[in-house]
Amino acid sequence: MKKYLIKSKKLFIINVLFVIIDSSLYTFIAFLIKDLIDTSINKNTERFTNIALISIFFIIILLISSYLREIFFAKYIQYNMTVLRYDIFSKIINRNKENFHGKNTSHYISLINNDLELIQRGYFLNFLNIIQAILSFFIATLGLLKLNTIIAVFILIISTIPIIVPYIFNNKLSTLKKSFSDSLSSLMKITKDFLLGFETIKSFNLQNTILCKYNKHNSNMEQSRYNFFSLNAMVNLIINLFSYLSYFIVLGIGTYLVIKDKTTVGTFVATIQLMEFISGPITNISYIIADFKSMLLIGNKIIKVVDENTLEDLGLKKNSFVNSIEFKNISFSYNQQNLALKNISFKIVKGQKVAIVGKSGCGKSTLINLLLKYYDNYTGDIFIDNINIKNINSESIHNLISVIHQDVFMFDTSFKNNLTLFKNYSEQDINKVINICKLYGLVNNLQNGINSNIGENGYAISGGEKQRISIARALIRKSPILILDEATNSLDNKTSYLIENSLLNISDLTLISITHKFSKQLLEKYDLIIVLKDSNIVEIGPFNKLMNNKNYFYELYSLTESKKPANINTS
Ligand SMILES: Nc1ncnc2c1ncn2[C@@H]1O[C@H](COP(=O)(O)OP(=O)(O)OP(=O)(O)O)[C@@H](O)[C@H]1O
Repeated sequence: MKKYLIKSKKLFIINVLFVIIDSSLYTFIAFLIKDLIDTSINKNTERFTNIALISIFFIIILLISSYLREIFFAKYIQYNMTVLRYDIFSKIINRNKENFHGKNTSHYISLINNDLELIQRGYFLNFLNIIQAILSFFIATLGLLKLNTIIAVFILIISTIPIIVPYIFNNKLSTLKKSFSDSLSSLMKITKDFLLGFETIKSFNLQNTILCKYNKHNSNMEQSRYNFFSLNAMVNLIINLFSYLSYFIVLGIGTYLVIKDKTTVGTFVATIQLMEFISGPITNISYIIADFKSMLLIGNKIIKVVDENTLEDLGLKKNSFVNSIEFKNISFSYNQQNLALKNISFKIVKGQKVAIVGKSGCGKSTLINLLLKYYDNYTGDIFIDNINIKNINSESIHNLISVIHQDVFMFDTSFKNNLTLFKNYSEQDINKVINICKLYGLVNNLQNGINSNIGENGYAISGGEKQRISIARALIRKSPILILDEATNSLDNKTSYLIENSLLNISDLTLISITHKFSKQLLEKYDLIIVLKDSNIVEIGPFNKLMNNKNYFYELYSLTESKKPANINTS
């Protein structure tokens, strides 16, 4: 976390310079006040006027310098927060699937919003305030020593007492702040879940149950916030007590010295003025250190994410697919207990069209997850063009392979952005995929055509339309390998047939399709059908061969056929 404090050395140095200028001017003005009072007591009008004019000049300079100091404080915070927030988000977005899902998304949202907000004030601003307090303290001490050594020594001894307070409460404050941050994160988690589950809550009439759960989390969070603030109030009380005590002691000593003619009234007033710049910073430092230290656990939480090693970026770049995809003796388990894949081997040659079939839970999507490098703790090897995918970087894999999952996500933006995924494509390319995916009807119905907003997760469009957009967004990338993971299950049979058929006719496209739909017309067009049962490949081959085998595939096919209402009219 420390590296972010001086991320921009230039801004840091400018801030320190302004703090030095500011503190020196404040100290110098205390000396002018001393002269003003002493000359007025001595009734020296001419000298009084001169000093008053010089004071006005320096006060104007001080105002300008204070203004600039605040501007550069703000600039420093703006810069550091921008860099830190970007770094956190970039680490999160570059996590692999397993790591990413290790935490609920609301944890990340809470980290980026709530925790960073605490860090902004409690870490960056406090860091600058500590520097300011230390420098003001030293410059004012020098001034004070020059004015009156006896008072200076007293002030220094008395003012340093409050500094021990934060050390006494440090651990407790830090734990309470972390518990506040954690409870906020868990409140965000259930808020997100309940809002996403709105439809389910309504249809199962769960409002009261949900409100009860929400209330529990809400009260917990507010209670932990209260716990932190109440201890903080106690710390502040003790610090203030010491500050007032030291102020009155110095007042007494100063008055005694003036009565005994050991110092002038001007010096006494200037001393009190400078004391503000000694006990003020020390009191501030006490507050700030308490606050700064209470941020450490939250800082650690953030730094864990920022310093995380993303192994994703390792491996060589691969820009083309020329030969084959091969799985060799792959076995894999998500949880070290049940095998999701058992000793899987097969080869797909460039341009081939391959269907993967099998009952729910037999491991079809897992095959794809491994090919996409979402997990790498499997035994066996996966090759693309005879290169082990563990040696190819993930970015290349995701450029070579476009995948359309069964759960489609739509961004809350225009139809066009959802199709192009914010990249630039020609109008011709966009129209071509709109055509293949039978989306022209939808585009014509949208108020602003392709520039119409389709709402949060595509609220304004149907499930089938979302699936067609997701196919279009994969096609427009022109990746040499396309994977359909039950990508047409929300489409009616005719549309589904027409789209899949168009894809089967793209000769240089390597198509891998996980499907539950057993359409004879389509399955016959696949070069290979891989049949999975209980995490194993039980059959592999073209449609006719598998049908002639009259084994497991034949059983699955016959079962689905018997449930079909009628043949698809493809004309
Ligand atoms: N992230 C995960 N963590 C733990 N187990 C998982 C995970 N994802 C899948 N599984 C389990 O692995 C097995 C294979 O799942 P997979 O998603 O590959 O099945 P599938 O054949 O694609 O099923 P479906 O046709 O229903 O989508 C299942 O038993 C499933 O419960």
